[in-house]
Amino acid sequence: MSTVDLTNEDGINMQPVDMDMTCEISPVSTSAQQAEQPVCAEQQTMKVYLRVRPFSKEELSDKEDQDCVVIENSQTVSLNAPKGSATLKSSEKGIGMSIHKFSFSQIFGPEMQQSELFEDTVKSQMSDFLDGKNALIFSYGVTNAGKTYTIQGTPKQPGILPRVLDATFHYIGGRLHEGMYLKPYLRNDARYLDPDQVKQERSAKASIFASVKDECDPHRACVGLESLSCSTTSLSSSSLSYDQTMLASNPSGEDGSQFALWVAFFEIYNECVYDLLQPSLCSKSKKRAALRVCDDGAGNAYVKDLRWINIQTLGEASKLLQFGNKNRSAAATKMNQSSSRSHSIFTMKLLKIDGSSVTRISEFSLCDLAGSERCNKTKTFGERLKEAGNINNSLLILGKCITALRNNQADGIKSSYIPFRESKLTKLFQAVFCGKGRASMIVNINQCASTYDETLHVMKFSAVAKQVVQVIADKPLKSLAPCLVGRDGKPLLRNGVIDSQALECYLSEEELLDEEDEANMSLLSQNEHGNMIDSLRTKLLAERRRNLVQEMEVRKEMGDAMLQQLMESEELRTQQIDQLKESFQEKLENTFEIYKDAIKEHAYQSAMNNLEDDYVPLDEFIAEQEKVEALKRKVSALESSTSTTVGVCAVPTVVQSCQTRASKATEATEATEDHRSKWLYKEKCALESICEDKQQLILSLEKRLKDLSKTMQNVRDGFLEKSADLDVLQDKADAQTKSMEDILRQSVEKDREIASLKAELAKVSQMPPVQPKIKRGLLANIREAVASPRKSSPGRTLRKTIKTTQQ
Ligand SMILES: Nc1ncnc2c1ncn2[C@@H]1O[C@H](COP(=O)(O)OP(=O)(O)OP(=O)(O)O)[C@@H](O)[C@H]1O
Repeated sequence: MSTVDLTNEDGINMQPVDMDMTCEISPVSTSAQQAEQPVCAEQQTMKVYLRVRPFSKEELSDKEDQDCVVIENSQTVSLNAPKGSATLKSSEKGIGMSIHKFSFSQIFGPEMQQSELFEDTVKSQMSDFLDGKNALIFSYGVTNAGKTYTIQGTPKQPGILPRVLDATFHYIGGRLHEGMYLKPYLRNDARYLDPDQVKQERSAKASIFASVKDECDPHRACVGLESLSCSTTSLSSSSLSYDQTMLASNPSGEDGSQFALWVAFFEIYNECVYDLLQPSLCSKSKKRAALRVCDDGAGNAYVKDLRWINIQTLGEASKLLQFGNKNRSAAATKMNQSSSRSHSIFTMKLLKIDGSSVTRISEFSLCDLAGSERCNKTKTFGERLKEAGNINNSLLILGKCITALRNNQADGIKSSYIPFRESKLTKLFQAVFCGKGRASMIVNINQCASTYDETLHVMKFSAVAKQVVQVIADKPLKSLAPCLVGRDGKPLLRNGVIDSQALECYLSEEELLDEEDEANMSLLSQNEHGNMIDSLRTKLLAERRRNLVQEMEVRKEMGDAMLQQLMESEELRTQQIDQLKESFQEKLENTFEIYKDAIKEHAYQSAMNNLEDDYVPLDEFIAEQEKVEALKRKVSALESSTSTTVGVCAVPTVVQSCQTRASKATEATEATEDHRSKWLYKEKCALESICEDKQQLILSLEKRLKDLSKTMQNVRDGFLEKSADLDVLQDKADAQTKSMEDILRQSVEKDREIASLKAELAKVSQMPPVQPKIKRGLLANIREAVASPRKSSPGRTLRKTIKTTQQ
């Protein structure tokens, strides 16, 4: 069994990101960099939880492999590739492994209850939210893995969302701010509503509630709040159990502040944002309007014109959720899609109110992501392809952002571009990822063998997410909001609107009226002067105040517009760079292809040249063979002569007496013989190597001969086949000739018959004329025809026949 090292595991299809535009998140790998963090900043890796859905009845009765997912302990799970999965096939080819191990912050098995999941996952984020910080939870996984079940739950098993709402109302207790005049504004601000606007808010809310049925719909399964809306229309009768200790940090009524809860519910489908709390959505004819994602001027993205509804009870929250879900499925049906193809986001904003001003805003978003399955090219086309592309794109961008965040933190020096702005989803949650809140992910998987490959992909994605370190600034979000400051450095904007008190101080009379204004007053009488001066002073003050307010507004607008422009140009630059990258990539690929072709061509040419070099014509080969034979003969002759010579030397000299006298001569002879034998040996070796070469040549030529004879055989077979065909054709021709001869013979016979007929006719014509008979017979007709050939057609026919035959 092999174990996956998560630090190297990077199965996600992510491209490298290399632009020099960094997000505010700080690297955490060096102590020096850590020292640069704000003193109260908190660091921790992103929490990634795994939830394994139980098998459904149908899945249990299936004969599929049911051991793909093995939970080893509360933090480790292993995935075993089942038969037929692409992963197993690849591992059998030696690519990748068939068993993968992953670790998570915590793993929740199939038997785990919703309440336990809430306690162990959301608790810390819940207290963050109640404490004025932002929180984001997103559920990620393939379709049918249990994402919606985890977020919303069922009437009997409420999910995280109803539990968060319930806990929030429990925390607020009796401190609910009932006036609706303080409303969330932009991303992090709030604004005052005038009485008319409050009225509008109330009627909008009432119209939504009027369209939601009061009774619970038993057929709708996935809204955990529905049971609460029936049973808990007041806060005191909450049926959800949760750990009360999370609320202990702010005991009820401690500082006299109140709370208002506003919620929004929207979805992102095909890279368009749609409000799920818009009543118009329910009508079939109207096309729903897409909302824009804008920047609030401080780099925080928000959905422009998104409907925020103030809720005062859990029952109201339930109705909104029901309304939004209905809208979502109605829109999905209308567009012939499945709601699981869109990302749905439920956001709560908790406003802490002291007196009549908002002192703190915190946000809790629960994001039910679209099914993460990659598009199957064989089945996906047209609108579905675009849809799959957009889902994949936003999830891919989410993956890219997470990887870039991880890489930046791991690298510590090089900060790479984090493409938050490339999708609506990441653009909206950029602030949370960059430290203005805490994000966590619940990965949902099922244990089905049929979706194993996709599940593995999901696990790899989460392995990367788990390594992201979040640096969370321990400051309320308000401090990060844009602000105009006065000369004393105090902000002039409060919750997005100009603060009248600060403005009073800023526009002091002394500052506004200078000496020039005083100078002209000496020309008038004292009383008149006094009155005029007072009225003028009041007018002037009012005018200058108005002007300054206007100036500040213009400055703010200009600042926002410039920032917007800067961001747009940055986006454009990113797009251009991407395009350039793509075109360079394409060029590079083309050049590579050209080189590949050239190398192939060269290899082919070299092979052909070698073939030509090695080619030996047959007559040359035979001549070479003869030469080899001759050389062999020569070698054997030389060998025999050498042995004779050596033999002669070995024989003792018969005449011993001549030994002394001949010793010198013998020595000389021996030296000569030695030299000769050496020469002969060398020659022999050379000849042997030549022989060997020739032998090789012979072998190759024999092989070639064999090939040739095979080809000859083939040619002969072909020839035989052809000659057989020829024989058949010959037979046919013979038959035709024979038939022609028969025709000729017949025509000769006919000629002869005609000649004899002619002779007979001649005889007949010389005979005396016969008296014509009343009744004319055949003979009379013939005679007439012979006598006047022009009139008689048989005669003409006869001549014609003769002519044709002769031809
Ligand atoms: N932990 C669980 N315990 C019991 N039933 C579950 C669990 N998780 C999911 N289910 C059931 O499995 C089915 C599919 O779940 P759900 O609709 O939540 O999947 P999903 O991932 O949201 O799918 P989609 O992406 O299509 O919306 C539902 O019937 C749900 O009730």
